[in-house]
Amino acid sequence: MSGPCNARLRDEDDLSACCGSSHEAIELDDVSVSYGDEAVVTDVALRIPRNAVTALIGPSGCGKSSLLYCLNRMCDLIPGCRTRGSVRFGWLDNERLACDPTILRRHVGMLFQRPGPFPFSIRRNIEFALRQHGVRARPDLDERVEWSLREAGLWDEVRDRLDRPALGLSGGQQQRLCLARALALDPSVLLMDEPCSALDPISTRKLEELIRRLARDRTIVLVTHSLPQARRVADHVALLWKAEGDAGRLVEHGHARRFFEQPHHAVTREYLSFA
Ligand SMILES: Nc1ncnc2c1ncn2[C@@H]1O[C@H](COP(=O)(O)OP(=O)(O)OP(=O)(O)O)[C@@H](O)[C@H]1O
Repeated sequence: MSGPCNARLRDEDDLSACCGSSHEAIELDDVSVSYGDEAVVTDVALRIPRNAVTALIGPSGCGKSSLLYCLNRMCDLIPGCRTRGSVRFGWLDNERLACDPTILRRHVGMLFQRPGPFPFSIRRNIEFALRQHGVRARPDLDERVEWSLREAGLWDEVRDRLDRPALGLSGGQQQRLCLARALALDPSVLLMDEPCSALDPISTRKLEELIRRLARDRTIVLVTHSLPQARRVADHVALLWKAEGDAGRLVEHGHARRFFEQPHHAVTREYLSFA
């Protein structure tokens, strides 16, 4: 989908890369993260397949979120955070993304643990990002607002209250609004950092169904503590692990069914035994 609507974003020009062997993946090459002098993730080499859900799992503190933040360079915004290695999006023009984190973050959207809508109306929450990317005409804004709310499965619940405060929505609705806000910019990658941890089981199921649907034409990287959730939604799984005194390392990754049914590493077997 090269744009959900007629209205185009200012920087929605062609960022497609020429085909190459890694065209269908995000390639992480020896990615390491540290805060000050403390290394928290070291030498992660990982291929994240395009248009699929990859779950990043592992015990608390092993560096899942830190690794996730390398994918849209949010780590650049964290004081004291330094990264090494490279992240390349096979289907995008990486040279242009490297020059402009704003364009990178438009292509690589983010959903956080706690829903964080702005204290504006539902409509303005979505328009805010659109205006920053050059969409100004009222019909264009309206079209994108409706499209993204539909994509996030929220349109029918809010179509009659678009000008009411977003903070008046339930937690699950707020999280889907944040998803709509990210989707409005038509990202090809969505990063999700434990997006269901503040939601009840019904809202969790709704969001998981959305994740599955969105992965038909988007690449989703999901950090989750829930092994049952990883089993339900992930096509691929990557396990990070941190031994005492060491930084987080990638232990094992692969297709979800193989990963859960025939884990190769003793550490993976041990971790899965806690499910
Ligand atoms: N802004 C920061 N400054 C300093 N250290 C940090 C910062 N953010 C994270 N860390 C440290 O980096 C390590 C990895 O944290 P991170 O949040 O990436 O792990 P995680 O696997 O996502 O953990 P959790 O599952 O508990 O969210 C931890 O030791 C944490 O204390």
